[in-house]
Formats: sequence, C-alpha cells, structure tokens
Amino acid sequence: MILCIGNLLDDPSLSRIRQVLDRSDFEDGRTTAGWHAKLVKNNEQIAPGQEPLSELRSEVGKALGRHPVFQMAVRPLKMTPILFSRYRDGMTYGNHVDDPVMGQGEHRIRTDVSFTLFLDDPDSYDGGELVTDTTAGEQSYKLPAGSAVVYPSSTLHRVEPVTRGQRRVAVGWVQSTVRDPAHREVLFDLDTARRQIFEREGKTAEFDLLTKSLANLQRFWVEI
Ligand SMILES: O=C(O)CCC(=O)C(=O)O
Ligand SMILES: [Fe+2]
Repeated sequence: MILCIGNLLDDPSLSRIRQVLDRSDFEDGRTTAGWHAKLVKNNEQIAPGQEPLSELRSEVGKALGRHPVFQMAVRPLKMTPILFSRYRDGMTYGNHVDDPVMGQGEHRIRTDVSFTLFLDDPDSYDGGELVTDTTAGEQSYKLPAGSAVVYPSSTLHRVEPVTRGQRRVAVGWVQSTVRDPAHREVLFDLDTARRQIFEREGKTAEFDLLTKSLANLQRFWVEI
C-alpha cells in the first residue's frame, strides 16, 4: 500500500521549518547512501551535528507521532533520525531500493516503511517527482507542502531531476510493528472501517466485533 497523507504539517510549522532550512548548511547526500545508491544519488542533506537539525527532527517527529493516519498506516516501532534533503540545479536520485537495515548498534532498524514529506510548494520548483515502480506500473508523486507519501521500503523508486527552484523534503525510515505490507493494509482497512462505523452509529455490536478482530489480528502479526 502506498499512501499519500495530507496536512501532516500546518502552515506556521512549515514556515518555521523553511526558515531553519534557509539558514542551514547542506552537504553532499552521498554520505548516507548504500554503495549502489551512491552511484545514482545526487542531492544535499543537512550535515549531522548541526544545531538546527535536532529542532527540525523534533518538529517533524512530533507531527508524525500525533497523526492518526500515519500511525494507522505505518504502526511504527522504531525510526531512523529524519533526514532533510535538498535538490536543486539538476539534482536527482536515480532508481534504487533503500537499504534493508539502517543505523548502528542499538539504533539499528529493519526498514519496512519509507516516507517523503514535502516541504516546498510544488509550484515553486520544476521536476522533483518521487516515482515508484510498482507491479501496476510507475506512479509519480509531487505533493503539496506538508503532505507525505508513505511506501513500503521494498519498492524501487527514484527522484526526477529538479530543473528549477529547490525541492526540500524530510525523509525517514520506519521499522513497523507489522512487518508485512499486506498485513499492514488489512489492519489499516479494518481500522478505517471500524472508525467510520463508530462515527456513524457509535459503539455498536458490529463495532465491537471489528475491534475484537483488529486486536486479534495484531496478536498474530505484531512484533515488538
Ligand atoms: O527525496 C525523496 O523523495 C526520496 C529520497 C530517497 O529515495 C532516499 O533518500 O532514499
Ligand atoms: Fe530512497
């Protein structure tokens, strides 16, 4: 399941983040890519250890933590530190698959879900679409600022060259409590349906049965 989630960040939060990005130093993005992804990665990232980075990470991390659709779709257990990337002047990230394991020591995670949170208005730059290669063909995403695309980390994907302006995004990887994307989709659908039933009819017997099934499926599938 590839999902677009709108309004993860509101306008005040977006302008705070952009102000911080404007005064941050970026370095060559190849430092954090696996050996094969390095061959096709041409972007910039905020250097680790920079003061504003922790502020940015906490702002975006909190937004993801409180967003019900992100939580229902991704069911996060652990997450990598969020990266802030910038593409300009023809920068691009060619086809690649993200590393299956990221981080060091106790911070190592299995990457189940990848996300891109768009930070710039799509009209302010040309190109920069995130393209995923799925069995249904290629899908292209260029979302409004504050919206994110969330996709299984097993997906082959690329970022098209930026030919005008700058494309800044927050990207991250999550180890989910539910490893299999098909299982996550079943839980997401059931959870969505029971919430809609609750909104329409309250805590009915049907709502209770769906809640029971959702809980019991999680008992089969959750790894913590
Ligand atoms: O910038 C994006 O939308 C995705 C970047 C990406 O694929 C990566 O950093 O692995
Ligand atoms: Fe990637």
